[in-house]
Amino acid sequence: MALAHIPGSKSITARALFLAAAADGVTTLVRPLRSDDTEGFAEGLTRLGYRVGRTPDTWQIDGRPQGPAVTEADVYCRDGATTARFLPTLTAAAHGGTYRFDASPQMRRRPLAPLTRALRDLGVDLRHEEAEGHHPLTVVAHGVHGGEVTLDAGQSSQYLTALLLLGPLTRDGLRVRVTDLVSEPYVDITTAMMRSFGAEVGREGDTYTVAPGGYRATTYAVEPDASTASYFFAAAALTGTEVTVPGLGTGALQGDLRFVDVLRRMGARVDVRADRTTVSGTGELRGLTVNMRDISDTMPTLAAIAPFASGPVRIEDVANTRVKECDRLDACAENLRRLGVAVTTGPDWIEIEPGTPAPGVDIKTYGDHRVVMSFAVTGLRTPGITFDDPGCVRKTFPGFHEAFAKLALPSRP
Ligand SMILES: O=C(O)C1=C[C@@H](OP(=O)(O)O)[C@@H](O)[C@H](O)C1
Ligand SMILES: C=C(OP(=O)(O)O)C(=O)O
Repeated sequence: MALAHIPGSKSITARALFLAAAADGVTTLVRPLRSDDTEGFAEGLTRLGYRVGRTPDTWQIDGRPQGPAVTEADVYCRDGATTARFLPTLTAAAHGGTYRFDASPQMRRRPLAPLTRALRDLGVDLRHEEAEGHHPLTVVAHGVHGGEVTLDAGQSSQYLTALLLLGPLTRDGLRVRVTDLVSEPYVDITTAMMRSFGAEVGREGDTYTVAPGGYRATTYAVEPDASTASYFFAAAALTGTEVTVPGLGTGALQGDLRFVDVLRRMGARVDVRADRTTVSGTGELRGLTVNMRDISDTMPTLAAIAPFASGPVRIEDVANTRVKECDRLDACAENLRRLGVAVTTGPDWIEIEPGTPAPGVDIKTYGDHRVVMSFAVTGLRTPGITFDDPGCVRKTFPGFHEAFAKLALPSRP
C-alpha cells in the first residue's frame, strides 16, 4: 500500500487568503498550498498592503476590514484565475483607492466579462485597458452598496464565488440570481468557508443571499487538494495497486474527490473513510460515459487513463475546459493522437477508444499543469513519455514529479 501526502487545496487556500484579508483580526492558515497560484495570491495581497507572515507550515494574515493599506497598487495575478477574479473584487469593497491588475498572456485571454458586468451593475468603477471583460483592468474603489444582480456563471463558477465573497463587505448585502452555473461544488466550498469566517450566506433555488457584516478571523486548516489527488488515485486504478490519501475523506469540502466514484464505476475498489480515501486497482478498467460538469479539472486525468479501459470512455458537458490554462479538450485529444489513440471531440465532449499508447512520445503541455500531471499517469504504462514543459506543474504542485516518482508504483509497459 502506498500513502500519498498531497499538498493543500489551491481553491481553499485562495478563498482563505481572501477571507483572512477581509476579516477582523489575525487569521492563521494551517498547511496552505505553496505553489505559483497561491504564492501569486499572497504576493497580490502584500502589494495591496496586507501583512502575510509565513512559516513553512502556516501563513498568518492581518485582516483589514476597511480594505487595502495602500491607495494605489499594481498587482500581477500570474496565471491564477482565482487571483485574477477574486482580488479585483476584494479591492472593489475599499472606500477609496485605485488598483490595477494584470495577468499572464493566457489569463489575459481567459474570460471575465460576466463578473466585470455584474460588478459594474453593482456600481463598481471598473476600467479595462484593452479588451472589455479581460485583464488588464483597474478598479477605482469607492465601496459597494450591494443589492441584487443577475449572473451567468455558465463558463466559470469563479464569477459567482467572487461575488459571494464580496457580499459581507457590502453595505446592504447581496442577492445574486444565477442563470447558469458550472463547477457547482466550488460554490459549495465558498459558502462553507464564508460561514467558517462568520458570514451569513444562503440559497433559495437559483438565488444566493449574503448578509452584510464582514468576516471574523479564525484558524483554518486547509485540506489536501482533491484535484491533485486524482493523479494518485488514477495511478492506483491503472497499475492495480493501492493508494491512500490521508486528509481527504467523507467530510471533504472539495467536489473533485468525486473522481473516485468515476474510478469505482470503471472497476476500481474505493474506500472513503472519515479522514482518508483509498483506491485499489483491480486489474479491471471498464469504459463508461460520464458527465464531468461538476468536476471538470479531473477530465484530463480520466482522458489520460482512458486508452487502457476495455471500452470507449466518453466525457460529456465539459465545454468550459476549453477556457482554462489551455483548451484542454483539444490538448488531450492532440496528445492522445500523438500516442496513437483514436479520439473524437465535440464542442463539449471527448470520446476515447481503447488502445495501446505508443512509446517515446513528447507530450505538448501548452503550459498546463494538468496536462503534465495527467499524462504522467499514462507514463506509468507507457515507456518514454516526456514533456515539453514539465515545470509548469509549479502552478499547483511544484514537487509533483518527485512525489509521483516516490510513490514507486509498478510501471507495466
Ligand atoms: O473556484 C475555484 O477555486 C475553481 C473553480 C473551477 O473553475 P471554473 O468554475 O472556472 O470551472 C476550477 O476549475 C478551478 O481550478 C478552481
Ligand atoms: C483551471 C484551473 O485553474 P484556475 O482556473 O484557478 O486558473 C486548474 O487548476 O485546473
